[in-house]
Amino acid sequence: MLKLDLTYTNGFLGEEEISNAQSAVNALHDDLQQKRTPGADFLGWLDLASRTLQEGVADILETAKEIREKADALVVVGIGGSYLGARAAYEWVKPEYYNQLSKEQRGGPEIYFLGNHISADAVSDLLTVLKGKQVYVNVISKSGTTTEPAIGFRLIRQWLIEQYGEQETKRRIVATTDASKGALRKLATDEGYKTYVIPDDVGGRYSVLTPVGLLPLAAIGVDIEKLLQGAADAEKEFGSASLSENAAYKYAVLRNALYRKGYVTEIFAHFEPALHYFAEWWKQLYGESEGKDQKGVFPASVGYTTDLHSMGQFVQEGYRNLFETFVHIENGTHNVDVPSAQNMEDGLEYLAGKSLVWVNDKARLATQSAHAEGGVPNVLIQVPDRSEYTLGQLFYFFERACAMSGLLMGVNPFNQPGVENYKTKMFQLLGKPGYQK
Ligand SMILES: O=P(O)(O)OC[C@H]1O[C@](O)(CO)[C@@H](O)[C@@H]1O
Repeated sequence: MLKLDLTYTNGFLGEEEISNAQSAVNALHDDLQQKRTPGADFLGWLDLASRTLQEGVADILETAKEIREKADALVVVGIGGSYLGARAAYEWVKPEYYNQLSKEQRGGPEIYFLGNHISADAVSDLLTVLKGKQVYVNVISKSGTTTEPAIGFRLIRQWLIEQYGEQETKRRIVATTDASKGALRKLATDEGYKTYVIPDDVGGRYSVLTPVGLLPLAAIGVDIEKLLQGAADAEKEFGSASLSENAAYKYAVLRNALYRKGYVTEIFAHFEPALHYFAEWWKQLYGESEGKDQKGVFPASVGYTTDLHSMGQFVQEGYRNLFETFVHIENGTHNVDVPSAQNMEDGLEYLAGKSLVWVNDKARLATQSAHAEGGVPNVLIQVPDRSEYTLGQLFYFFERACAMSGLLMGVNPFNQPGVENYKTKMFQLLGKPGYQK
């Protein structure tokens, strides 16, 4: 059960600043449900999880089983919404050093990501690590022409052909792409790759619960049915217009209210390295959805306590336009106690026998309190654990909140026209046909 705690917004926002938004929320909620919002063609995510559970995921599980049995390593090629959801879920659910565990301990292939950059060094390093392994590839791109994954896919496909030959390569590639259009769909049809469809009505950053996320996650043993169940239950939990019942809408209203008061940067803060890529997913979701028409809360992220020793100074005393959203996992998967060592002079003996979960939680409480005292309002979202079910719930919570937040701000939360500008200039510099100045 997800809990929203607004203790440290006291003094920054009055309760009425949230409740006054109820009538605006009612109208926008109605528009969402009736699919009348800007970008209404991209509302398929609203009930995606429950529909997918009804239809079943047998085909995805079968392909995933084959990959699990045959592959030493799975390379997932994609960028943005075709990348971050799977990476976020992998790092949330799986152990920190998953790839370094033995195959028996992992129970599935190692996982690597490609096509999310254009770095020659990173590509070469990956190919070095893959040498001698049985490699399968899941290439994910709705368009098939996004530069980074298109280059990444060319490279890994060429490498596969060199290792296994043309025919075997075709059996080792799974393409997740548009149902009928685009370069990747055409290639997959020509080459006979196994394919999965990215639905037309789900935009990239809302697509983690489509085959975009489900196939690679199932292949490494993430329980995708539990993930979907968490999100399907969240459809109900965050499906009401009422601000006193719907924590997602309350969070959306709150960040808009803070934004209007000049808190224009939101920092997603967590205390678990496993949440690093969840924060990256969250940044794309909110950045691409809200940052347009010269508006938007800038989404940033920190991993505490690490970043308390780098960014903590700024958050405590720097320019005051910040608010923080803490996501806290109540129960860790493991516990570790601080050992006793009488002869060490590190001043830590008072913590001997105390659990790290407890110490980390005290650090979180202290940080929330200190930052609020320093003028940084902060919100706490508590979730029970690192299970797939909880993660599914949290994905949906932030998606629902993001849609409402963008609509309250008066933008279309489902398009990303600004991403094209750098592409046009890059294509001019690269000399792409049709882009000469
Ligand atoms: O799946 P594609 O077409 O490769 O696009 C990947 C990503 O690129 C964007 O369109 C723009 O960066 C994102 O919205 C999307 O998630």
